[in-house]
Order: sequence, then structure tokens, then C-alpha cells
Amino acid sequence: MAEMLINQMMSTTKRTHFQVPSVPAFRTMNHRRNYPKILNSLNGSAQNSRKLRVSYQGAPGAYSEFAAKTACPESVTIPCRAVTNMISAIETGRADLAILAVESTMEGTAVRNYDLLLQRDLCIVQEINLFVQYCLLAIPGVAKSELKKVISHPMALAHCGRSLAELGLDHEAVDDTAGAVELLLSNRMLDTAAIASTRAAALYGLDVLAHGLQDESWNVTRFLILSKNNPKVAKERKIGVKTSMVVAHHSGILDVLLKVLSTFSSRKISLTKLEVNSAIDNNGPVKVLDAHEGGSVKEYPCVLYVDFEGSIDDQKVKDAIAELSKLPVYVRILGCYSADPTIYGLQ
Ligand SMILES: O=C(O)C(=O)C[C@]1(C(=O)O)C=C[C@@H](O)C=C1
Repeated sequence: MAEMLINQMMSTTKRTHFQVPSVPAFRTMNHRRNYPKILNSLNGSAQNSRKLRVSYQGAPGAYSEFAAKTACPESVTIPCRAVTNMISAIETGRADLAILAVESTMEGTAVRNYDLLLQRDLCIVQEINLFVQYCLLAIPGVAKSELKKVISHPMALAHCGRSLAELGLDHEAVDDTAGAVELLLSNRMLDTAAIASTRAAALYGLDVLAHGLQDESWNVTRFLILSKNNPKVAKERKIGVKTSMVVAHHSGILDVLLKVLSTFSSRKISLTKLEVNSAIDNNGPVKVLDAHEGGSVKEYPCVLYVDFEGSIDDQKVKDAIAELSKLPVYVRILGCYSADPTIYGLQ
């Protein structure tokens, strides 16, 4: 059975991911929510002295900033030009948390972001899912017929590929969606539009020439909130906890995949993500930081990203990890956090 499943996975795509199958509740941007305990406690400790600082990649008005504000409404957000700057911000103490887009329903895993996570000693403290709708924005007064080019974040351009082809416009990737808006304004680009959110349009005073530009109406991006310290979320919450880990190995991919599947299925632990990233997909070996070995980065021909339901404090999870650790593999827990099935909305 497991073998059949693997063969099916390998034949359909090299990089396979299983998404959470249920369609969770959809919440819009102006609600007050019951924050996950971990962020509550982080918020609480920060409130004693100062607000939590959350770094994100992009300019003010980026989707990542909105995701950060939704997860931590009391926080101060810190814009960073590149993902590496954003991660350095928490490593150097300029920020308490960082937020990273790791997958979308339309494009799958953002492998480069995920790989960066493997190379750093950071821990996932929360996930947040955001419904992403794209708009075509231009400087006020510019008509659609005057446009020659569209600029945006590469993921936004990928999500809107069909719409862009229909519009017949050239496109160019820039650092982020809100950064594209800033660029339009600072260079007064009258023949260029940006793909970004209505929130960015309102923030920068641009006209919205079209809504819902993404090729699929259902477009959800999953973000992870990262911290330098490992919070004790597993002890505080027993229900609705999810764990993310990476299994890195030098042996045959099928053997390890089968072992992971049988180890978890025999204990009735549900996987919410299982994805293979190999040196071939990655254009070279996958680098993983081994925090136990003095923080050295090791190279592997193949890694598995595994998310599952349960806490690292559950006995059956401990047993599963102990069983996997007997293999010639390196297992690293990336985080154990409350699973939030809500999809937050942003037009
Ligand atoms: O450019 C932005 O606004 C971002 O927040 C980045 C990002 C991404 O990294 O995928 C986030 C969400 C959308 O999927 C598009 C772009």
C-alpha cells in the first residue's frame, strides 16, 4: 500500500506535497481573534517592556506584513529588503520574530525559503494562512490601455501567469509586491502597473485597475513565524498542535520515504505535509544546519520535509522520532506549534 502510494507520488511529480485536506474557516481582516497561546505568551512577555518586533521581507503594504500584523496585532513590523536580511534581524536581536512565506496552494513549496530555514538555527512558533487576491495597480489617471509592463514579486507574477498573458504585457520581477508599488511611484512609471493588494493601493494612493488577477480563485499562502528561541508550546497545548521536521539522509530515497510513512502510520499520526527535496531539484546538495554538532552545516543529496499532527511531548511522537533516529538519517525538529486551520483574508 505504502509502496503504491510512493510510486504514484514519484510518477506524478518530483516534488510532492500533501496539503491539509479540509477547507478551514475563512476570516476577514477586521476580526479580533483568540491568538494561539504561544503568540499570546510572547506578546505578554514583550508587553512588559516593549512591543514584539516582527521582521518581514518587503516594503510596508506587502502580504507578509499583513500576515505578521494578523498573527501579532500588537507588534511593530520591520520591513527588510531580502529574506536573508529578515532572518539576520532576528539573529542579531533587531527583531523578536520573522515571518516567512513557505508555500502556496497554486505553486507549492517556496523551496528557496524552506531551504534557508534548514540552514539557520531558528524555530517555527506559529503558522498563518492568508487568502491572497491580487490587483492591478497604477498611478492615478493611467488607463489600462496605456500599460506596457507589469512588475511584482516573482510569486505574484507566477500566480497571475494566465492573466498576464491575456493582458499581453511584459513583466519583470522585483523584490516584493509593495516594493513594486513604491518603484512605480518613485520613478513615476506611467506605462507600468504593479501587482499588489488593495491594502497597498490604499496605503500608497494608487488606482486599482483590476481585481482578482490570480489564475485560480482559491489562492492561499502559508507563512511560518520564526523565533530564535525554542518556546515551550508543546507543554502548554496538547490539542491542535502540529510539528514540522526535516529528515536528511544519504541513503535511497524510497527506503527512507517508506520508513517515514510506516513509522507514522503505525502510530496513527497524521501527516499534513510530506515533500521530497533532492539535489537534482535543488541544483546541488541540500544544506542542513546540525544544531547538535556545534552548528555545522552539512550537505545531503536528499531531504524530506514532514509536518504532522501532534506534539513532541506526546509519547507516540517521541517513539516515532526515536524509531527514525535509529536509521542513518539526521532528524531535526523545526518547530512544534499550534495548528491554525483558519484562512485569513486579504483582498
Ligand atoms: O511580495 C509580497 O507582498 C510578499 O509578502 C511576498 C509573497 C511571497 O513570498 O510569496 C507573499 C505572499 C504572496 O504569495 C506573494 C508574495
